[in-house]
Amino acid sequence: MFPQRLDSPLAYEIAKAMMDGFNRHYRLFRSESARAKHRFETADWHGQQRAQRERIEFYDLRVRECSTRLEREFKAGEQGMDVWQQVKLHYIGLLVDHHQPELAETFFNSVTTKMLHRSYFQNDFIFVRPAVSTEYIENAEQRPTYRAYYPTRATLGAVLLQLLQDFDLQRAFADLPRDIACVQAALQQQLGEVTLRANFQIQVLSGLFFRNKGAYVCGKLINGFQEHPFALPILHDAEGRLVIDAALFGEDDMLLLFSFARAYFMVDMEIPSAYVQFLRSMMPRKPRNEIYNALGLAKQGKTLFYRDLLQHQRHSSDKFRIAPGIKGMVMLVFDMPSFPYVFKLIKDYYPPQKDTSREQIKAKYLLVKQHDRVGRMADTLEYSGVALPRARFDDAVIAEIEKFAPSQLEISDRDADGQQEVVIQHVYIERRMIPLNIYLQEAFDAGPDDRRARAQIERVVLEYGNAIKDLVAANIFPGDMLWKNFGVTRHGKVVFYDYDEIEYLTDCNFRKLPQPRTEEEEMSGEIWYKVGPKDVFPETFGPFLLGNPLVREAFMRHHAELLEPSFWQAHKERIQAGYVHDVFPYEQDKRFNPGR
Ligand SMILES: Nc1ncnc2c1ncn2[C@@H]1O[C@H](COP(=O)(O)OP(=O)(O)OP(=O)(O)O)[C@@H](O)[C@H]1O
Repeated sequence: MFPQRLDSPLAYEIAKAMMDGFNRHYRLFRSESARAKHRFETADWHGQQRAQRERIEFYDLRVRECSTRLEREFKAGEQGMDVWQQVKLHYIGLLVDHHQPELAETFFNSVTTKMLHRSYFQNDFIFVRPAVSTEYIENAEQRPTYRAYYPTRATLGAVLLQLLQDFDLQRAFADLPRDIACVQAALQQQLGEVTLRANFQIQVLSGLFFRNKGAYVCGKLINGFQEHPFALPILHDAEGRLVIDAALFGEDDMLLLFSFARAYFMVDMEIPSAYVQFLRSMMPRKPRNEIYNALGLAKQGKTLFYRDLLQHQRHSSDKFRIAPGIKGMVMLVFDMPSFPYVFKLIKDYYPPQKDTSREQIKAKYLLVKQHDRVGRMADTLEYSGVALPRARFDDAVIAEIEKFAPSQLEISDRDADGQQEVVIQHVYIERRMIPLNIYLQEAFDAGPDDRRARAQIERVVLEYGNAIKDLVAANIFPGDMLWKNFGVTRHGKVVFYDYDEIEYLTDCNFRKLPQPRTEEEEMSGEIWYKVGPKDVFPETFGPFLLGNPLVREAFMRHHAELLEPSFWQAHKERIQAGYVHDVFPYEQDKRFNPGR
């Protein structure tokens, strides 16, 4: 297989053009991310959201651009295997000393799979695993990946001040010494009365993390063998001056900040793998694919996820099964018990009350991907042509797909290794959660006298209402608010995952139920009033949601306003007036001054 000689000048030209294509992509991606700082400084919130949305499209545009060029200039798709093998080797050569080799390899995979027929590139041409290491890549630029500061207890305040000033934010703080004093107190509390060791230091990533109306300093405090990850959110106060809003500590706070249910950060990074490595040291349990995703490098996230999935298959023996819970009407959902994700296919057939189509459902999922997910909507990875071993499927799953989504299924020995494979045309993959109906049922089963179960119901109903309120503030009407459409995460957060009926709040009409005018209307079991396609009657939510008395009691105590049309209408009007809501990826009690 390995070519003995690199004797094709054309192969070099193709590799070079491919590399130019990637470099252009990363340059554009990076400068868009870098501009987030200016948008933050000038409070351009709509611009920030637009850029977050548009940046998602960059990758596919550049892949298309590059394959068109390769086709036009080199007829690359028609070249033989010998040329393509040399292209790959030249490309590897060009990656030596490159600062984003792992992303460039993925770009190579995207372009080649787009240009070459599947049977042609079976794993010989693409990078099935990295060929070039990302370890110890150094930055020749002025700005290193992270900066280290060496305070003593006496100089901690002054050092923190310097650390903040080094970010060179072009907007005044309301009172930086006041904020620094709060951070200092929080750091000291975190450290406790321990002896400061020789290596005592603070390391911070040199790029700020921007998202929505916030900027975040991310770093860690190191003392001896102890490491304390932290993040400092910087916001604008009511007068538009900067404030440090909180000091977040520990892996759990970081995981909430970097959650899969939030929009991607904008960070100006020369060496993304070094950022990932640093962030991984702050959150050792978070898979690298999710960290790449959180940084907006979604394609790399997808690549790594797929490699993780294949590796998991090799080191496990359980089977894909129908996901626990109430089956979806439009989505067919399966999972593998040992793997914490679910796989969701759009069905070919759904009941008549679901007046939708594959295209419309895909558009809703895309809407969610591009929207700020405010910690309340699960992110999805979208794949086409996923091949999984047939032997690893329960027959019930195959029967279900054959019945409801036959257009999505092919069973064949595609890679000619003697094993049957299930090839799924199109699938969304997302983090598995505990469906809220199952979570509640477990508490109901424990009985009303069980204090823990009652507390569990109270907490999760409160969380459920908060989830809806966060979605509302972000201009999302979930459509179908039944318990089964929400999941509970490892951190006890309630997250929405059923997107087929989602709408922008600003597109909905929130109406009061009309009063019946005649006895006939009053007694009618049917809906006697006219209902437009975007009409919503919040007063009707109760009967669907609040059958259980414990649930009802908790809901009415915390969230009765969700049953009032005026609540929804007021939010709609605020959003229409251009207001961009603050989203806090941490609890209010973590804020230094919640009233600010
Ligand atoms: N992320 C997830 N984690 C765990 N279970 C999930 C997840 N997503 C979906 N499920 C399970 O699959 C079922 C169907 O999923 P989903 O609600 O997305 O489908 P749907 O067809 O849109 O539903 P509906 O019929 O309400 O429109 C859920 O009720 C739940 O039991």
